[in-house]
Amino acid sequence: MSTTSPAPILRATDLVVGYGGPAVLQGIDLELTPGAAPVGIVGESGAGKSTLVEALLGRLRIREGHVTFEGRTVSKLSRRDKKRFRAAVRTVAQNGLDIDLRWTVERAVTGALTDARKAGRANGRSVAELLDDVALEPSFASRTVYSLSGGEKQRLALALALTTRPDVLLLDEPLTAVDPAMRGEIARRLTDTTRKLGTAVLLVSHDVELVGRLCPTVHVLADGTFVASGDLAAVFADATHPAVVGLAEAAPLAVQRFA
Ligand SMILES: Nc1ncnc2c1ncn2[C@@H]1O[C@H](COP(=O)(O)OP(=O)(O)OP(=O)(O)O)[C@@H](O)[C@H]1O
Repeated sequence: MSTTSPAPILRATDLVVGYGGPAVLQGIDLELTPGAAPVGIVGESGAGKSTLVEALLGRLRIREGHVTFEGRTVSKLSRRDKKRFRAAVRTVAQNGLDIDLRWTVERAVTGALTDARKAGRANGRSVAELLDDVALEPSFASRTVYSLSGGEKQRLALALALTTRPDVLLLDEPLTAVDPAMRGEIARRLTDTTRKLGTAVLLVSHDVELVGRLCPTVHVLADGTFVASGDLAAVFADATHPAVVGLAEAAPLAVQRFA
């Protein structure tokens, strides 16, 4: 009996991207597949992690190579497909909350769920379940967004991104304002939910330990390319590139855990 594995939904092939000067990314290949385990990206500040996320979202001009969504080049999507792409591929960045701060959390989530239903992408989860996905107590529903701490706002941004049952979630440092213990708990819940929803997750973070724990495949980005890829134990065991050595030196606890 033959089994067919799902095809990647978002794919970068031999990607070269820059901002006018020298290329920031060179020859990047990356595949994100619904139902597959989360993929992690780590790298020093300025390595090009956010640039990669922006390129995957179709927000940057591609110099060479392609980014494709369901096999079609993102920069050439029709208006209709672009709308689908925007609902299917969601991102949460460090300061990713773009809503009226006077709203209550409940209003924000209910509004997002209504929009998702209209777009035919409701995920069947209630406001309470979505808050629980990001470890926010039910009592947060009546709080105004304005009154939330930075970390709580980041958690709300994640809950809002989940409302559309995204096929792909691109997380660029999504939990920087959350303390490390809670970060692990939220990431665990988020991984459970995205697994249930079949959402492909890309996790970009400085927190090497967190990325290693959640992502069986981790890419180390340096000098615009992936200089090492694999599970973190293998990456550290075979640390020859200075960027990987530097990463290991900067995260001794992660090395201990994954060695
Ligand atoms: N809009 C822009 N215009 C010109 N150069 C940019 C722009 N955005 C980023 N860069 C440059 O591209 C390179 C990669 O930046 P990027 O933000 O992708 O790195 P990063 O790995 O996400 O860094 P960090 O971890 O500090 O967020 C850096 O040299 C940066 O200065």
